[in-house]
Amino acid sequence: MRDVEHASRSDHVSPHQARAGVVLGQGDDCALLAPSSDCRLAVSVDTSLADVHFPRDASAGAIGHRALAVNLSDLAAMGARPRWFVLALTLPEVNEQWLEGFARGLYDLAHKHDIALVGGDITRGRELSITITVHGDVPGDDAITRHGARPGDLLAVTGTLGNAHGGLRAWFEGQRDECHPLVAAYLRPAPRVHEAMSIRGKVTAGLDISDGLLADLNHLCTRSGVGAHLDASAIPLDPALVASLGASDALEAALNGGDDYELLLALAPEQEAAIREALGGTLHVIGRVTSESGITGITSTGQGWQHFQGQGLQGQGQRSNDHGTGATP
Ligand SMILES: Nc1ncnc2c1ncn2[C@@H]1O[C@H](COP(=O)(O)OP(=O)(O)OP(=O)(O)O)[C@@H](O)[C@H]1O
Ligand SMILES: Cc1ncc(C[n+]2csc(CCOP(=O)(O)O)c2C)c(N)n1
Ligand SMILES: [Mg+2]
Repeated sequence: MRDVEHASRSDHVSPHQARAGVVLGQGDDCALLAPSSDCRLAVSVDTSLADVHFPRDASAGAIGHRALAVNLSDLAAMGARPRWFVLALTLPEVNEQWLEGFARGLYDLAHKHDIALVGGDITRGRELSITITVHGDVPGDDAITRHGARPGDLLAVTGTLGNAHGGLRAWFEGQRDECHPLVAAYLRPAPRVHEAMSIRGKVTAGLDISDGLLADLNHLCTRSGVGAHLDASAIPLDPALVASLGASDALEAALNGGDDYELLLALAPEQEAAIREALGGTLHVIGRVTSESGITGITSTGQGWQHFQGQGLQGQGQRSNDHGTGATP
């Protein structure tokens, strides 16, 4: 931890000690934090592993950015305002230059979303592993949850889907330009924190898409006790993705690729205009919530990302034909 702290202090990035709600930051056995009295605390943890979540030869800055971004995306999923995070780092070796790049990627995103590093842990281990716990707050009962979707609601997503999977494929085909738009979508996802905060209270349910649209829609449907009908032609695809993969693989990437970190939302039709006004052109209606369980309207048999289904560095792009989503034509 001291090394990350040191790296962060040694250049343009400043540590996040004297921040709102931080009674005591790094340096003692625990951080002491003062949550807002009128808010619920939102807490989530996510681990990022080399060659499971990011390629080990990605830049240190991208690895730092991505590890925090996927956690911020879980706060966004709930409509929470980012407040504090702790960082547990396992490194095979200490490399000052790598740590400075990592800290810069991490802190640049932390600054952007006004979230403070308040503690952590650093250990030596065989594989590079980053575990971040984020804390956010949500006023009253305004948190966006997975369980509120009702039959008749519209289903919508922010942004386009599948780009990150296109970037992952491009990376494994040798594309090493981290500014390449698809590779950037994979390595430097932009969590929808502000968008989510602007629509909490207006949607009935929501979550962030990490495992793939169908898998995460399935989570939302299961928790809400509903089904879904999707309009395949309405699923937003970036022309750059279609150009790279072709129309059919681009749609498959959007349905099952994962790593998008966009929001999937359920909303009452009468809220669409207000939500569209808050989110602008990023909102795309892709279907509706049904009372019958299962997902219809889509022929894909993929089931998104599953850690224990032989995926990973070698198996990326492979998809099982087991019907985890219950998707039917
Ligand atoms: N090992 C665990 N112990 C306790 N709860 C867990 C564990 N793993 C997952 N959960 C809980 O199960 C729920 C779903 O977890 P999951 O990891 O699928 O969330 P997610 O947001 O879809 O994934 P991610 O953010 O990792 O992409 C969460 O509420 C999470 O806290
Ligand atoms: C090198 C490499 N190979 C494959 C993938 C794809 N991938 C890994 S985990 C995951 C779901 C979210 O993870 P979690 O549920 O652990 O938060 C996805 C889509 C990747 N990102 N990097
Ligand atoms: Mg999530």
